[in-house]
This record gives sequence, structure tokens and C-alpha cells, in this order.
Amino acid sequence: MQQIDILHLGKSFASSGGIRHVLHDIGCSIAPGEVVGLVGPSGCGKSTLLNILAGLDGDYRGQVRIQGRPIREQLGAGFRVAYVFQEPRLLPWFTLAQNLAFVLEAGGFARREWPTRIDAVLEAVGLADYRNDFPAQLSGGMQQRASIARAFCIDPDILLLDEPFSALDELTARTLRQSLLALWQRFRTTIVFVSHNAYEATFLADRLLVMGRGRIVQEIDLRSVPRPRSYDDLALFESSKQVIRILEQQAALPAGIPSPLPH
Ligand SMILES: Nc1ncnc2c1ncn2[C@@H]1O[C@H](COP(=O)(O)OP(=O)(O)OP(=O)(O)O)[C@@H](O)[C@H]1O
Repeated sequence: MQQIDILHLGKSFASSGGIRHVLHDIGCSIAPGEVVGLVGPSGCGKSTLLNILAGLDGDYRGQVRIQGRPIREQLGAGFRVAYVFQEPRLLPWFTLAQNLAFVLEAGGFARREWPTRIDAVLEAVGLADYRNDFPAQLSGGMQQRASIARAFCIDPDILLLDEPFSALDELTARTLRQSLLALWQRFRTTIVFVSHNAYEATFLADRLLVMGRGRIVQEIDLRSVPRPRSYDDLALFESSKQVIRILEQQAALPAGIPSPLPH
């Protein structure tokens, strides 16, 4: 597993109103196996940053390096990225097992490995009995659980999740967070996730990067909070309140300019 370094990252889009500067001088490092959360107000650039980390967007300033090499070079050399979105995006004409086989085939995994990989991840998320069901036969929460299993079955070097649980009710979201963490414990995949939910973010993360407009304005270190964690943990509750306070401060800043750099 590899260290990820983001150095002086900047990103602008051309829009009808002129150039839109979205990311300003972002810098951070992500250790192998770390769970990093990105939180920030709507439009601050979280998804833009995830897309760059996924190698989907190569048009930026600065550098994104994996073990010291540019991300696109690493992708060409077999670095595997998995992406989980807010909605499951399973292929409706395939069963769950076939959905997983599809990404294994695309990832170049030998066919003889498929059953073991598929069984391991479906079991870990409690869907082994549904392997031959089609997505439409499952609830939304089960489909999202399957999409997490699909992400892990290729044993990715980095897993990116963009608000993966925000469409679910809180109880379902809790079981999915447990599934995610169970798979993370097993694979120790590096995870970067986006969340709008301060309580979810502190529950999941080793480290939170709180973004203002286009910038990281605060880093919150949660590595000292032991796992498995409880939603009632006071340290997590205090950190969640801290996140919400920072987001309120960011929301109160005048529009149209990037957040000031933190002191
Ligand atoms: N393809 C694009 N062209 C022009 N502007 C874009 C494009 N993609 C994103 N943006 C702009 O970049 C800014 C950041 O968008 P992004 O989706 O990264 O924000 P976000 O923090 O993920 O927001 P949200 O929490 O609402 O999903 C927004 O102002 C958006 O309009």
C-alpha cells in the first residue's frame, strides 16, 4: 500500500460566468491504510478533489503523488482505485455475483479467483444469501451494501466514497458503516470519504480534513479514539461539535472568495 501526497493542488473550471477557482493550494498526505474524511459546505470542492484522487480529472495545478510518482503513472502501473457513490450504481441486468464478477473481469483478475473474492466480500457485508438476486430484488440499503462489497472485491489501493450513506435512514446507515469498517479491518484499504454528516465523519475517520471554500481549514485527528467506536463516545461528540462550529464559521464568510488560510 502506498502513501498519497497532495502538493499545492489547485483546480479551476471554465464556466459561463468566467473562470471558477475551486481548489486553492491544497496540501496533505494520506498514510497507507488511513481513513480520511472530507467535510465541508456544499460546493467547497470535495467531489472535485475525490475525482482528482481517482485519476478521473487530470487537469489541475500542483501534484498528486502516490509513493512519489504521479497518480496517472501509478494507475497505468496497476494502482487500483474503487469509487462508491451516493447511489449504488449496480448493473440491473446482472445478479449481485455477476456485478462483482464484472469488475473483477475489468480489473484483470484471473477467473479462478472470482468465486473466492466474491464470496469473501458478500459474506463480510451479510449478502451471501443474495448473491443470485438482481439489484431490483433488494432494498436500497442492501444495494448500497453490495456496492461496498463490489468496491472491496478488487482489493483496491484506495477506496473513495462520495456521501455513500446520505440517501439512507440512520439505522440502515449505521449497519452499512459497520460493514464498511469490517471490510476495512480486513483489507486495511486506504479510504477517503466525503460526508455531510459530522457525526458519521467523526465515527468513521482516523483524520478529518475540514474544508472551507476551496481550502483545508482544519485537520482533526481522531486516531486516539479507539475502535470499535460508539456513537455515544464523548470524544467523538465533542469533535462533531467542533466540525459543526467550523462549518458555521465558514458559512458566515463573505461569498465569492476562498477561505482564508488557517493560522
Ligand atoms: N465540470 C464543472 N464545470 C464547472 N464548474 C464545476 C464543474 N464541476 C464542479 N464545478 C464547480 O466546482 C465547485 C465545487 O463543486 P464540488 O462538486 O466539488 O463541490 P462539493 O463540495 O462536492 O459540493 P456538494 O457537497 O454540494 O456535493 C462548485 O462551485 C461547482 O459548481
